[in-house]
Amino acid sequence: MVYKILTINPGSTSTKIGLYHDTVEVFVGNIGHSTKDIAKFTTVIDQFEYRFETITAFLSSKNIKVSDLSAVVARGGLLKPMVGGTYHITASMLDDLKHNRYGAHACNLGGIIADLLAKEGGCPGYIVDPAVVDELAPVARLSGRPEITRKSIFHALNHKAVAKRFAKTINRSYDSLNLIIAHLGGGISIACHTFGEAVDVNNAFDGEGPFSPERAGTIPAKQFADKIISEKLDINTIASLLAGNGGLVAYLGTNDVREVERRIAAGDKQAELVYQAMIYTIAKSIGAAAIPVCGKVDYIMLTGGIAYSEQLTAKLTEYVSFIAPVVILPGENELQALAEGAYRVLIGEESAKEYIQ
Ligand SMILES: Nc1ncnc2c1ncn2[C@@H]1O[C@H](COP(=O)(O)OP(=O)(O)O)[C@@H](O)[C@H]1O
Ligand SMILES: CCCC(=O)OP(=O)(O)O
Repeated sequence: MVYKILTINPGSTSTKIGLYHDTVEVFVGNIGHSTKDIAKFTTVIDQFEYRFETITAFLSSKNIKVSDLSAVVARGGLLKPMVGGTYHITASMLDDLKHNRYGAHACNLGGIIADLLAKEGGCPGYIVDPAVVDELAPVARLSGRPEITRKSIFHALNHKAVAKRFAKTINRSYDSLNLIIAHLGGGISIACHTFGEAVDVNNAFDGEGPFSPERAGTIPAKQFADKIISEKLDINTIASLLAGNGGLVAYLGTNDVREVERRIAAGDKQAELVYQAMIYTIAKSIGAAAIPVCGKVDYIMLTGGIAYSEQLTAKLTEYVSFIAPVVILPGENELQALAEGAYRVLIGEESAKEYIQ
């Protein structure tokens, strides 16, 4: 019997969809969402219909019937911190996702949409290695304010997937390597992995780390507090300044690195300065990620959509190759990793975990 697994990955700037037979890719689709498209919605939950229609249109175009599916699996959302693995989509998980209880990011829609399609198709729905996988070392949790504990919010699914894929190619195991992994997408997360755990990572969602196509990253806290007070900003506006309308979107009005490169090629000096500044902040975060292992880094891995840019990876390599060799694995392995996570459960190799609210 062949298992037909539908995989769904809603990112901040894209929706990726795939159909797998067991773990073999049959179709994948990557639908980009421009800043203009996303700006029509006040909240992530408001994007539900738009993203749902994107997915169902893809299914129709490929003649895929949900009734034929064996499982639907999504990149899971912002939930309570948890260990990695494949999780059943449950009522309590959906409740947390729908109410954005742990934050509002497009990947919250992943669990919600997977659940709907799974119910329609009469098959199980899962999420795998959600963005809240938490392996932080105790020292990495302190922020400098006792009432504010640092959180692990990152592209856990892709970090783990590319690390394992790369380790295999050099006949090593992921948990025997010290790696700095930089996922460079709409959001950017840079983690130090040692003994198979991401012991420190910038919170890619709540305002830590480099700036990215649509995130502000770390900004001067007091100046931001002054702005909030003087402009009497509400919480949705504050959140969108940090994620959604930060970074390249704030400076240049686009979340598309290819567009920024086109502007630079046409002589736009502001675009060039902002792009170089983003690369510089990424390089500084990579440098910081060498600290947990006292600089004993085996490889630095660059992944995510922006790692397709030769301009960016060349400049980053110039900045950080003094730390360790740089390996470039552009794009992401997330749809494949989702299919594999569901497949392990379907064949009984692993049990799906239950989400504890
Ligand atoms: N060939 C490319 N060169 C440069 N940037 C690219 C390329 N392909 C995609 N990107 C950029 O990658 C970013 C999206 O990365 P991705 O990992 O797909 O994001 P997300 O999953 O967060 O939506 C966008 O800024 C896009 O412009
Ligand atoms: C919420 C952390 C994961 C993340 O930032 O994903 P995108 O880069 O797809 O927005």
